[in-house]
Amino acid sequence: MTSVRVDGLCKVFGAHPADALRRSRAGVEGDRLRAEGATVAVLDASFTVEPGEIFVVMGLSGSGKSTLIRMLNGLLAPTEGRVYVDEEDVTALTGRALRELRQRTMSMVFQHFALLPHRTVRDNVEYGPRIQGAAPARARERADEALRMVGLTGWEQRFPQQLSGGMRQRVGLARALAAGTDVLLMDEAFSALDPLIKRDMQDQLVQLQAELGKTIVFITHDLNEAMRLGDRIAVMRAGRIVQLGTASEILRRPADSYVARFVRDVDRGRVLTAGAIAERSADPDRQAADAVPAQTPLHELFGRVAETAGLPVVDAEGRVIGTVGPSAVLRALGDGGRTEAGDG
Ligand SMILES: Nc1ncnc2c1ncn2[C@@H]1O[C@H](COP(=O)(O)OP(=O)(O)OP(=O)(O)O)[C@@H](O)[C@H]1O
Repeated sequence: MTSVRVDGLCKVFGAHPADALRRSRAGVEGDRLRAEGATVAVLDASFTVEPGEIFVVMGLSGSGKSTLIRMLNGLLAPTEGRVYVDEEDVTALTGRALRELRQRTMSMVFQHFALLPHRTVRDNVEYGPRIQGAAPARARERADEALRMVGLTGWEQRFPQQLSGGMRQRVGLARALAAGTDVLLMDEAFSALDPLIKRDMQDQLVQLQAELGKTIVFITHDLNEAMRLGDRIAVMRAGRIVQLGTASEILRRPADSYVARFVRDVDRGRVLTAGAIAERSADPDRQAADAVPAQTPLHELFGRVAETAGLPVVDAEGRVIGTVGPSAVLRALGDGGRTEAGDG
């Protein structure tokens, strides 16, 4: 199980990067720096992606997401700051050591699949194990197992152009899984897909993750996707991480009016859970015959809470952690727009 730690990461494109960083920190606007020839794409990013976590980086186009993820596996060198994979300093690696990191530790899944068009599905997926030095029979076994996991058994001999977009992205995912790396970097991996297919892929990723427990960094500009997938979400704006928290924390306490505007259209009943809004129970020993699990989304409770003064909410071990009644549900559904900074 692998963690990814980012410490004070910065990237400036263009002229006089150190000077641009200093001025950016002093509050000089990005537009002005850009006019002078420097783009501060990522500024002072620090966070740790825990082993087995889906960590989502969310932000509008140009906010710095791709630049950030490309620094994680050394595709881009930071202007300042460090990236550690477990204890290894990725920013100090070069050449062969960096290639090995990408082959053995971190795979990337791209928005436009990046499949080899003249190779079969199986050949595309075998590629990772082969360059890691696996024997042909073993590489094929790993490829076929990965294709099974993503539901593509029977499609091994097809070519990418014979598949739909959703299926191509499954091949992209299978390729990353066959490589057997602990860390997956997913850059807008589902953004090119139709909404229903996208939804299927999200569900599949969550299911696979429950089985495999990878460490996943997932980039998206879609807040609903971020909230569906992310154990935690980093919201980026103009190169900075403006908020880092769980979906529920971001929904209930947006850090500023920018984040509050983003969360306004989120379906709170599907994101917030019973556990997130449970009020501490006066009677924690109460028998929980009619209890609801903490992970239950609020929209599944509407009918039930209407009939009660309060339902007990239980954690994964069955312990009562609080109660949820009609007033708590209504408050949670209605408190959009309130911000941590009080500026919304
Ligand atoms: N190679 C480069 N040279 C100069 N500027 C760049 C380069 N790559 C990115 N930028 C700039 O850095 C900023 C952040 O870009 P980045 O691609 O990381 O954002 P993003 O959030 O991933 O956006 P998108 O979703 O559109 O890819 C943008 O202003 C972009 O124009």
